[in-house]
Amino acid sequence: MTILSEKTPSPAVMGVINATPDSFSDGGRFIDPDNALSQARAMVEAGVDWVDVGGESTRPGAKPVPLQEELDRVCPVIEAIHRELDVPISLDTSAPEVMREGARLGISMINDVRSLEREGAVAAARDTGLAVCIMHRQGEPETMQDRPEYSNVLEEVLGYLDRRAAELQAAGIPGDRLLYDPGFGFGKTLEHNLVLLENLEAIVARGWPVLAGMSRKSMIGGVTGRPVEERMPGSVAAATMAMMKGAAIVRVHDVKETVDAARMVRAAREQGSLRE
Ligand SMILES: Nc1nc2ncc(COP(=O)(O)OP(=O)(O)O)nc2c(=O)[nH]1
Repeated sequence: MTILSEKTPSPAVMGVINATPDSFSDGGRFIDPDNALSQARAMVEAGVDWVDVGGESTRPGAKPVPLQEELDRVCPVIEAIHRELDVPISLDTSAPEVMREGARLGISMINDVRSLEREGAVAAARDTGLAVCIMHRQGEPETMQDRPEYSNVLEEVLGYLDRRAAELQAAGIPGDRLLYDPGFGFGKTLEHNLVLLENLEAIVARGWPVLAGMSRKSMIGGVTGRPVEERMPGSVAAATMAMMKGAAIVRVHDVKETVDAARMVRAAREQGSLRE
């Protein structure tokens, strides 16, 4: 995976910059580009490897954002970060026009929770030449948590990702630009999320770099009983589990703490490899 090998270590830490008024854990804090830049700068100083900029909340119950509003939210933030900081930017969007504009502004990855399923998104992603993270979800944010059901959640998530990867390669997106994401919290119960976390090695074994985003989500609250503002320890623990199970990137809000966890995982892995 060129973009990951060239620009970032593995496992890498991706800091979340939600340029939205309504994201579930930090909505409104970074919709102002100056605040978003300050947050990105603090993340870089804390050792982050990526920043993920998004202009549309995809939390359960979220409504889609009009195109121009999404552009107005993310473009100034991408421009500022690209101008002021030396950190690869991924763009969290499903809109082809936003993908194209983000590529023009200097992003390094498209992070699409809808796996390029919107009209024009495959062509846009292909034309940008960028890495693309595809993600499993069941339903749309507005209703995905109403009653998620699977006969076998791991097999169904793997089946979707494998099918989508094959479709995208057939559409001209080279396989070495793809990343897999099981989509924690996207149409999953707590039990479904825990099965996917415990069996993350099976997703890593498919051969694509795996991105895992569990930070502050309801699965953390469901296990720990903590409210969203107290979920940092549980989030770092979940990210550490994912990294130890082979995740290439963990997508988090609490960067400093997760960077320390990533450094521990990398150090032990490097030392351990010396022993053999
Ligand atoms: N690849 C990927 N992208 C994602 N984007 C948003 C969220 C939702 O979390 P957050 O951005 O913190 O909240 P909101 O969607 O409310 O902005 N989760 C993922 C994820 O798990 N994987």
